[in-house]
Amino acid sequence: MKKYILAIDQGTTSTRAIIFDKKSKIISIANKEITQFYPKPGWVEQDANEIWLSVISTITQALVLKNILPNQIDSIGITNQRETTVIWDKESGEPIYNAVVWQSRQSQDICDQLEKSGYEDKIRQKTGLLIDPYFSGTKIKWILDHVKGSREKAKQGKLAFGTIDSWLIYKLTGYVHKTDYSNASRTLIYNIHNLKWDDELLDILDIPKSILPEVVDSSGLFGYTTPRSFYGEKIKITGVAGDQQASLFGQLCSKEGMVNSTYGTGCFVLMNTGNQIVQSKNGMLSTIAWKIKDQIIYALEGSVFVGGSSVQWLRDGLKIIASAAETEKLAESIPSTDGVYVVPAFVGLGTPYWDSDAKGAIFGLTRGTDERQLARATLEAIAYQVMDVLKAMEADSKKPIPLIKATGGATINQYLMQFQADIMNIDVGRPEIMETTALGAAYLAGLESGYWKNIDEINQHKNDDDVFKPKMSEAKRKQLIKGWKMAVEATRFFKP
Ligand SMILES: Nc1ncnc2c1ncn2[C@@H]1O[C@H](COP(=O)(O)OP(=O)(O)O)[C@@H](O)[C@H]1O
Ligand SMILES: O=P(O)(O)OC[C@H](O)CO
Repeated sequence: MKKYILAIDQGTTSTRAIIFDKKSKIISIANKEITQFYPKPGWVEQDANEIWLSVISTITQALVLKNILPNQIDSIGITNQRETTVIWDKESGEPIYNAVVWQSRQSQDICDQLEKSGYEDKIRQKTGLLIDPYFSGTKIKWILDHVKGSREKAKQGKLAFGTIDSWLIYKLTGYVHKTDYSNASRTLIYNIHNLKWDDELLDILDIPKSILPEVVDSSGLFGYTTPRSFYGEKIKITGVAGDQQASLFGQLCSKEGMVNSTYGTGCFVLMNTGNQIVQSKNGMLSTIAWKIKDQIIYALEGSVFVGGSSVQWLRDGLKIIASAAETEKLAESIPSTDGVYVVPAFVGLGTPYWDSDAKGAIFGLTRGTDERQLARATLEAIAYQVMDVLKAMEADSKKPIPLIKATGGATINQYLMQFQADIMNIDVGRPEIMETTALGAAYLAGLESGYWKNIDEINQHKNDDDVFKPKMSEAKRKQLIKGWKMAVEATRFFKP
């Protein structure tokens, strides 16, 4: 009987269930969008039960679509939108509040308080992160502060906290409460040096330790599906990682210095820094990429909050395009933006600026500006933001980056990929299989279960990348970057 690996990719906008074969080829795929709730300006929430049901329904669809039986699944890998926080009742399995999504700013006041109390250096030193509502710790505190009676219940050991991986493991296994090292490192309460939940930070945030999951290897045994959750089958879950780390693994960036950049809703750039924690002096995050047996791999990360979603803004907000794909034709229909720059700081700016008050701006408008310049400038802004991250990364790692691997929905755009290569003066490789995040989770699962022998076997399945090579003159590059820097500066200055 032919066996497969099932990867669950639970992303911010959608859940995907993907079935891979031994040659790492996609055999079946199913997708389901997730409802986003915006209860107040800046808040983003999701229904954790809807997320769970989307996982069940996409698994079912992916199996049925290609007549694959549940017992043909060798093992399961899970990858997830990171930082998004769920707290549930251990007995009933019911969430006590909506899932608070990574973008949500509802714990800003708690962050302001932490900053005022002077905890910035301590938090950075212990966790590799910055004080920002982005990370789980202040979201947990917010839920415990706002849901009546929850802190007492938590202290009695009746509640469980998890990022989405933990939530799904709990539901699939019926009781297992675990997470992996990559997800734990996004919580603001995990010490990435001694690999322990940090008592001092837990104390500062008033989070009872009893609600935390056990942290285990990214490629390891997390538990077995219950017959109820998986059509009567007991299938092992053997791979778990946050989606950006899973993408780094799926792109086989297993050597120190290798860089992967995802171009989805936001853009996330991760560099494998081997077993070293590189403490950034340039606004980057230090994080755990994965842990497999006695090998722990760290990464430097830069997070751009608005990437492909700026293209959605052109479509749904300004309504100057009908589909994201149109931006490519529009951009290529003119020789330049005529000096137009878009700075899509719609939810502030992430790495390297971490400016939460910044608002978006457009510069260089003339009477002749139309959708062509705006589309081109919006695509270029995605590449400029990734460039800013890469420059910060080079400064921290003290090494030039000769090549990045690119993945995610927006990489389909040829103009964007070529401009990225041009503006950074580096090669940009785009893989044939775009679902590298799910592939990473599948690899983690299949390596532990013995489906694949080792990384060398997986490496043989590597597809050739499309490589975009820089073509722009040095003079033009310098001139364009100068304009971008002025635009960002002016955007940050504009705080009436
Ligand atoms: N042809 C295109 N050109 C530019 N951006 C695109 C194109 N197609 C899709 N996108 C963008 O890619 C994003 C979706 O990518 P995806 O990797 O699925 O995101 P996520 O994993 O964050 O949900 C959307 O923001 C969309 O606007
Ligand atoms: O689900 P994505 O692809 O938007 O990724 C979200 C990131 O994990 C947030 O840190």
